Amino acid sequence: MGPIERAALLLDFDGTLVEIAATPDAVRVDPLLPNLLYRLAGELSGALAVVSGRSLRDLDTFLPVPIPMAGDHGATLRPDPAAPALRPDLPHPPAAWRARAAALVAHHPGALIEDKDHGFVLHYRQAPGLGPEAQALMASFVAEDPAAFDLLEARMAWEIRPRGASKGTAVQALMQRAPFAGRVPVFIGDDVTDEEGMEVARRFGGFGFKLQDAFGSPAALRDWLARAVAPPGPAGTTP
Ligand SMILES: O=P(O)(O)OC[C@H]1O[C@H](O[C@H]2O[C@H](CO)[C@@H](O)[C@H](O)[C@H]2O)[C@H](O)[C@@H](O)[C@@H]1O
Repeated sequence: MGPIERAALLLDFDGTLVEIAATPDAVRVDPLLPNLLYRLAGELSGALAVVSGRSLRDLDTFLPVPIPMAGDHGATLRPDPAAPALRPDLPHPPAAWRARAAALVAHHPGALIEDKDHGFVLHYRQAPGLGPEAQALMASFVAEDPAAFDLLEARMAWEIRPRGASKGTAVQALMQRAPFAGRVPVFIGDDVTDEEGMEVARRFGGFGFKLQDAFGSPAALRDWLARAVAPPGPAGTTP
């Protein structure tokens, strides 16, 4: 049995499979990526998942491919692409928090709020001076209910996430099910939100790789993934 038959691949999305863009909606997905992931999943007997902070709604739009996915930093999990997502009962942040964040954003052109099923993100990539104020406001929300919510730092963004779910819990849940169980998990991600996923992969005897250190760029990772799969069939065919 070769290494690929023993591995389970757990891939982050933003900054890992796709390059970081100015706004969440502006990411450009390499047109070959969905089919590449599909073929790679075949090589791994299905043991390939995207584990992302994005909602499954976003992931389905960007990656229309039937593979296991975890969204919302583990708060939604769809290990079987043909079945409905598993949504653990997690708290929702008070509407007042979102309203106060929206009020701040309204005074800073370029800043924006991204809504998630169980939280929201304050993005300041287009308004970089807002970083410290955004952090302070989002931290003040979590300080009101630290038992229920976490503050996550993403790239030029601060996110409120319900406690009880993380990329780590998503990896743990995946690794306990076929076809992932018994394989060596390899988690690849680019930012702090991926570290919990990497840590659990290591606990299962696997590896966590920081994209920047191990591959350099999303394009280099995509090239590596492409080399790991068998040559594609005739142009235009979809396995
Ligand atoms: O877990 P990931 O798949 O890496 O998602 C983490 C967050 O990524 C997205 O935000 C980041 O990417 C945007 C598009 O490149 C960029 O504009 C932003 O500055 C980054 O923070 C996404 O919008 C978030 O929901 C994810 O949690």
